[in-house]
Amino acid sequence: MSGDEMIVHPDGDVLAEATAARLLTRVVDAQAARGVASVVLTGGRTGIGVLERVRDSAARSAVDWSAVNLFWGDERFLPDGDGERNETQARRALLDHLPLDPERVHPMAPSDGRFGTDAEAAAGHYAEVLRTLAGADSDTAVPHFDVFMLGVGEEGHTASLFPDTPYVREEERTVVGVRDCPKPPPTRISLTLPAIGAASEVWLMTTGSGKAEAVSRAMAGADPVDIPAAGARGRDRTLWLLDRDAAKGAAVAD
Ligand SMILES: O=C(O)[C@H](O)[C@@H](O)[C@H](O)[C@H](O)COP(=O)(O)O
Repeated sequence: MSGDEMIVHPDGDVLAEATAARLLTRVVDAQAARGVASVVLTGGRTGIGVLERVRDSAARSAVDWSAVNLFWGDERFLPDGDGERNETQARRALLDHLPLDPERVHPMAPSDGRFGTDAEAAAGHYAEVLRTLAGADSDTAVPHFDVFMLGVGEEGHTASLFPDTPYVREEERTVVGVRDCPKPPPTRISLTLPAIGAASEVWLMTTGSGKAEAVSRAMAGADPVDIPAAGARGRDRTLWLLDRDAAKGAAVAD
């Protein structure tokens, strides 16, 4: 567990650019230390914007992309290639432009794949993928994540964990099928708060005044059942990456 740190950028463009630079540096550092880096991607405008800035950065060639493991923190349970899938958006924004090792890219199943429309089975399979990659000696059921990127919703959701749902209360499973989501599409797959909490660094990234209340409540230590983003904490570091509007009213809790 770690205390929160807040970094406020002037606007969303600067936030995306600076976070892309931060991500590239973190990946280079992880590769220098361990040979590989593992990053968990998020959906949402802010997260995809960061990936676009990585794509456009000259510094992207500092990374050995063949030694980067990529995961998703959540997925919109839609057919393969659907433009609303987080995977599709991430591939278009960045992944299609990189010399990645396909074996190291771990998307969640689509709704027309081997599990059909059974989101719970697809979630169970992703949990198995994570457990296998964690290895037998790991004290967690998920592999080492260097950076876990997350967006934040106006009512405080993060990944596909929405307030006052069984999914945000989940304490055992690392991945859940999520039904009846208030943000479309209604069916999703999401890592849970315990899985997020196994990451070295959690980066909560958001912009705009519509997010300010959720951000300030999360940083003030709200109950994660009410404000799920309040429960997203990294082992070593929890970083709030905000623009000025989203940071209005936020203060780092003691
Ligand atoms: O797939 C998704 O919808 C998400 O992963 C979700 O948690 C998102 O990150 C937030 O809703 C913020 O989205 P914006 O950055 O677009 O506000």
